Amino acid sequence: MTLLIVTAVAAEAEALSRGLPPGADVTVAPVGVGPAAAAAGTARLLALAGDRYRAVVSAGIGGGIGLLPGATALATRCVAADLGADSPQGFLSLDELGFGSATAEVDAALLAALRAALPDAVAGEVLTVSTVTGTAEGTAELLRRHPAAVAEAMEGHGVACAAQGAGLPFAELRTISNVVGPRDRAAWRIGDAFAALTAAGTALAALTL
Ligand SMILES: O=C(O)c1cccc(C(=O)CC[C@H]2O[C@@H](n3cnc4c(=O)[nH]cnc43)[C@H](O)[C@@H]2O)c1
Repeated sequence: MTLLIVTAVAAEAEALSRGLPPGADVTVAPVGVGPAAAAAGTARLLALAGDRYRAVVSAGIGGGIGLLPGATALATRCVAADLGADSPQGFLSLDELGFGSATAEVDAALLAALRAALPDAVAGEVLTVSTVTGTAEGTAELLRRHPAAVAEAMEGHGVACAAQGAGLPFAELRTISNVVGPRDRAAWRIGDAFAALTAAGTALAALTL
């Protein structure tokens, strides 16, 4: 059975695929930017595939929280950080509103296999946001609400919902292209993040699940 790796954009899928050895039992597919596109795209792939896939990994570049460009983060859980309600008293999460949980757990066995395959990767919470954090105030608020976060990206929670809806193990991997903080596009190190994605592709292809 095949491992499904979903990325947001084609360039991420290509970087990851460069690390795959010939004949790797892995499908890499771009499904779109943001949690809604990622959930819909992943759910569509899973529905079309019958029982072909054994696990789903959301992978791509991301913003580092305490991690520098080129580093690799593995999610211990995915938190939909902006899913909730604003209020004069501050942000209220889905949990606080009583509508369920904004946290998607990752599969413990899949995470353990990823940690063994990528020993330099840092494990921690990965946040899913619909808007890239880009101010000092926004960053401070995010860190206050999520002190255990190591990275921010835009798809993980959506992919998790699709994978878990299909009853498949889920994990998220992010290679760091930029530091979360006041927006400075010129400081993004896409090449470093893509090189780490290529190395992650090699490690993912060797997983035995
Ligand atoms: O500009 C480029 O050359 C380029 C090449 C490939 C991909 C991109 C993207 O911007 C991909 C969007 C993707 O990146 C994730 N991401 C990266 N950094 C952050 C961040 O600080 N906060 C949230 N998301 C981030 C995200 O998952 C997007 O889907 C550009």
